Amino acid sequence: AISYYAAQAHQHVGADYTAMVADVVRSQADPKELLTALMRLDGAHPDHQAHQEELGELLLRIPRRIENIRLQVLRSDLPRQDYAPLIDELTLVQERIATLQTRFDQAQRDGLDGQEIDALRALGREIEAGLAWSYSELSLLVQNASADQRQLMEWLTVAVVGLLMMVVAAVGAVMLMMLRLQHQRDIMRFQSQTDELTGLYNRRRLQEVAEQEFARRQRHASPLSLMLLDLDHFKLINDAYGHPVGDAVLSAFADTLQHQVRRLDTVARMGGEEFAVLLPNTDGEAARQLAERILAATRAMPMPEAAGEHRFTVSIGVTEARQGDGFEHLYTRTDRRLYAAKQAGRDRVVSSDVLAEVPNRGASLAQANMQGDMHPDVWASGRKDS
Ligand SMILES: Nc1nc2c(ncn2[C@@H]2O[C@H](COP(=O)(O)OP(=O)(O)OP(=O)(O)O)[C@@H](O)[C@H]2O)c(=O)[nH]1
Repeated sequence: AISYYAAQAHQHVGADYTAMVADVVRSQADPKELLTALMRLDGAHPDHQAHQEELGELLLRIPRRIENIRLQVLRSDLPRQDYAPLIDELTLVQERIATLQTRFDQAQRDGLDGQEIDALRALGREIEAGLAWSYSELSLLVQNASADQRQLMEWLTVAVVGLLMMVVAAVGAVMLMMLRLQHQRDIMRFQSQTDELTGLYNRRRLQEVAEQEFARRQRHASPLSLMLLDLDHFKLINDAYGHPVGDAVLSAFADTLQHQVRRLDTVARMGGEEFAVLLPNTDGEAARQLAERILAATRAMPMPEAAGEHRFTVSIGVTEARQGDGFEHLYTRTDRRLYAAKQAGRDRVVSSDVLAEVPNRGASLAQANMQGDMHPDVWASGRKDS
């Protein structure tokens, strides 16, 4: 908008002076023509009548042009002190032309003698000199003013371009800042939803996803299952090989989980060595089968070198959401089943409230198993924190 305005202003200023200059150029021949017409006056000449008419026309035309230019000068933005002498001179010329006109009319009525013609010519020379000076001064004045205006417009253009660049730079800087803020917010959001060690979602994010899934279930009835997984005797790994090896095992288990589930399933680390998988569009039986596959994959999971030949196992509780369930109900029931799996000997899946039989699979950390196991029937009353 500023550029458009500057361009318009530029054009406008130029056009004003162009019109004035054109009028001055057109009028510059007038004083010469007037003098020539006066010099041709000769009562004895055969074309005397035509010469008189020509002079009469000039005496009508020249004052109109002078008045037009005078008004343009007065209305222009030219400095008053510069054009004041010029306006005085033009006024003087106008008075002289009026005098010439009166005397010429009088002489035409009374007859033109040589003496009167000389007087008219003398008056004509004064007019010619005054007009020639006025027009050349005016040309100079307009030229200077035009040059000043052009210079001013150039400065204005530079200023406008500079201003625009500053605005663009400021807008760019603000946008950059907003992008950086957005980026930082994305990072913070990602961090607030992600478990740092494994890169899985954390408990908070799982809860959010679960709430969305429960809301979706209200619109389109579809099965939804939850799986809670807890590594067996994980403490022994830490104790035997140190915390970093424990971390590596947790990461390896997270990878194993990710490989077993579908893209639409949500895997999260709930804390410590406890994990969860939310399974949309999955009934309890399909969830149990998946849990069995995870069980097998965990046993086959490659261990960090430092952990030697040890094999890991995991206990899993699986539950399908019932009609009217909220996430809290589903979580609590699944946690009980996980606990039951632990109590029943670990390395197993419990997918119903009737506890699964303990298979005689060789758990890797058998000795620890022996110490930690409780009888399945005591889960409801003797729950200790896992
Ligand atoms: N390396 C590592 N260890 C962790 C982390 N979070 C929790 N732990 C350890 O995990 C262990 C969990 O021990 P417990 O709750 O007794 O469970 P467990 O030894 O797996 O026994 P069961 O669950 O009963 O089979 C503790 O030693 C914690 O210090 C972690 O981020 N990294």
